[in-house]
Amino acid sequence: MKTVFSPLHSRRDVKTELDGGLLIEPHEKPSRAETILARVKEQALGEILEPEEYGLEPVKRVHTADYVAFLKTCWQEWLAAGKPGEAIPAVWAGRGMRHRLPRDIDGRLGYYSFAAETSISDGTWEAARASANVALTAQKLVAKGERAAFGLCRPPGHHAHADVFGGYCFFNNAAIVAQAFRDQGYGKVAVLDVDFHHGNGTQAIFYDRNDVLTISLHGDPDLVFPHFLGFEDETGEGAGEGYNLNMVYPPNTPYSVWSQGLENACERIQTFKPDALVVALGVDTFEEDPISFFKLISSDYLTLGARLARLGLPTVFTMEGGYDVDAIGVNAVNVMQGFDRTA
Ligand SMILES: NCCCNCCCCCS
Ligand SMILES: [Mg+2]
Ligand SMILES: [Zn+2]
Repeated sequence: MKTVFSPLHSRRDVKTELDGGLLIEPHEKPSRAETILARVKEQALGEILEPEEYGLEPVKRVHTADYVAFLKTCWQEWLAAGKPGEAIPAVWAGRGMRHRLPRDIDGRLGYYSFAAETSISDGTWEAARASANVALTAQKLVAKGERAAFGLCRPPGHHAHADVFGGYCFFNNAAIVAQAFRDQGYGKVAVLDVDFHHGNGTQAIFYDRNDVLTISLHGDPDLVFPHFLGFEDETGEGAGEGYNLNMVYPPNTPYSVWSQGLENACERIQTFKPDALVVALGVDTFEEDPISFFKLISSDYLTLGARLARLGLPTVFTMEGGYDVDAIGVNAVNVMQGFDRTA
């Protein structure tokens, strides 16, 4: 399987993540992508390509122009306001307040985000742009005939809504790929989110549509991020009713239980008969992940990859989460190797 990777991911190198009342070293750190890349090379998974430049048009097919413009200038605005640290949102429109865009940078950060753990600093914009280009280049490979391609995206994307960032995500790479398939004439696309966390952004972006089926397996939002979306009664709305599927699991869920949800997802995908599949691949489902609570083991990712291959669909993988950096390379590349070994 071919891999797309951009060294520009390392421009995303914030030094803070608000967690437990402290500013900690971010979980979503550059070594995550470097470790996966090293494993791709060590395993000779296939050719590694740098991304082509697709510009902002494909990004704006999913994200609003004002949100994109905000991300581009946010760090400069923050500096211009004389702020001493990294840009961290700290105020939001709570219940009874107005979702109106203020002029002040603190207000704008709150308007365009849903969580406070995702600091912004110099280089975040460039890395997010490169990550979208990585995903779009992987999509292009598949559109040109590859059975599958691995978009080694960093920063991740599945928590990003049309005009909201959070959960370490800015541009929703999986949604951008799904929309690119649609814009290239693929009539129906399925997005399967196997990250430990609910793909809230991807769900929201396609929630009223029946041309893109969105499915996510994840930790119970009653207990974990993103907390306010991802419940099983969220099945889509309007034309999209029945085209969103959430499967929620408790702490300590092993692959033997999780994979029943995977089977359910695969059956739903087969019924939908899509022309392409996007897999939002997080491996924070791993038993040792520091911020998650499932109990998958490394060999399960080989099994996962093989199962996805049996769907027989043109498939783009977008890298999402996974925070046990020692294990992320083996676990992510295991999915690709399991896929490749399955006809
Ligand atoms: N104490 C950890 C809180 C983490 N909050 C954000 C999680 C984002 C996961 C992205 S896959
Ligand atoms: Mg998920
Ligand atoms: Zn996650």
